Amino acid sequence: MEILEKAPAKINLSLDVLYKREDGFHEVEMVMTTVDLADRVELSTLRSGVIRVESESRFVPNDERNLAYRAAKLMKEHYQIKEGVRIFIEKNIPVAAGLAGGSSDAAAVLRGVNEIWGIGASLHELAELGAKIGSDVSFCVYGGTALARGRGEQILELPAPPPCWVVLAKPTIGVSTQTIYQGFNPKTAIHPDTREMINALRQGDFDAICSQVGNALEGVTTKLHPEVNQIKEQMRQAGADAVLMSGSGPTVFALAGQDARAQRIYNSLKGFCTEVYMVRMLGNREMT
Ligand SMILES: C[C@](O)(CO)[C@H](O)COP(=O)(O)OP(=O)(O)OC[C@H]1O[C@@H](n2ccc(N)nc2=O)[C@H](O)[C@@H]1O
Ligand SMILES: Nc1ncnc2c1ncn2[C@@H]1O[C@H](COP(=O)(O)OP(=O)(O)OP(=O)(O)O)[C@@H](O)[C@H]1O
Repeated sequence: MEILEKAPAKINLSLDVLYKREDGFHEVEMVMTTVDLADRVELSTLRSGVIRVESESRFVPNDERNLAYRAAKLMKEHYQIKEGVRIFIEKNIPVAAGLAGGSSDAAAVLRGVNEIWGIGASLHELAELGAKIGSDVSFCVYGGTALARGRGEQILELPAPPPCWVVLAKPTIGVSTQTIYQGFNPKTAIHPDTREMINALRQGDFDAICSQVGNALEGVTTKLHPEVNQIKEQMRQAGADAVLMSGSGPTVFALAGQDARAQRIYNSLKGFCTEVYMVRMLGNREMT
């Protein structure tokens, strides 16, 4: 059996870090949404029982270090499945970018093998298993728009933001999520107001959403990589309604309600960054 799963990137409309926990992870409150920049994950059953990962990208490993491989292995062991799977990943999401590309591939594999191996687990069960792979995987299992709490694995569905353009620009550096969390200081960080962001979403108020975007990790990443602030400034000057770094960075996104503004932001960044994308928000789970 063969199946194709779409694995979309996420952005954090707001990301607050509350404190460092005993287990070394940080307690977070994040409002996340999926955007129409996606990897394509093809899955086909292998009778031999082997898990094989293939990708043409030179930036991702094709062995057990790939989060997609780990997702298949986890499902195989947890549900005691004899069959194997060939996973081909068409990598379109930039790697180590703050867009949860690897997590989304893993989530696509959880959904996909659930189907081709005939397991019949619920999305909730898949999201719980996904948390063992990484903090962003549970959200990626559902997609859409959600509040993520705990270390990121506690998911509460939220209404989709009003449709708008998202222009993404990634500087030519990769960022280690672990390094950024290590540099976090709750006293010096700027904390977004998560409640107000949720209210803005519930009211479907685009202007309020734009005024509430915020990321408590931004200060850590911009100190190491000042180009993140340069991109933000350029996006603002080109007319962005809101600008923010996604996740631990370094990708920056701009929100734009009007087509012409989005196009202007895209054009102004195109000569400056090699990786620039102009996409729509996916909004709710059904669209993901
Ligand atoms: C920055 C975000 O992408 C925002 O959505 C996530 O919080 C990170 O999600 P992720 O990449 O799936 O993270 P994981 O693979 O679980 O963790 C990578 C590393 O980030 C740090 N980490 C991650 C999540 C969290 N709540 N607290 C942490 O301190 C830990 O040092 C961990 O070793
Ligand atoms: N399928 C995959 N796609 C991308 N990266 C992968 C994958 N599997 C493993 N990795 C490894 O994971 C690391 C982080 O990749 P990823 O693109 O998921 O980062 P990210 O966008 O910063 O994630 P997040 O936003 O969840 O922190 C890379 O160093 C990469 O080698």
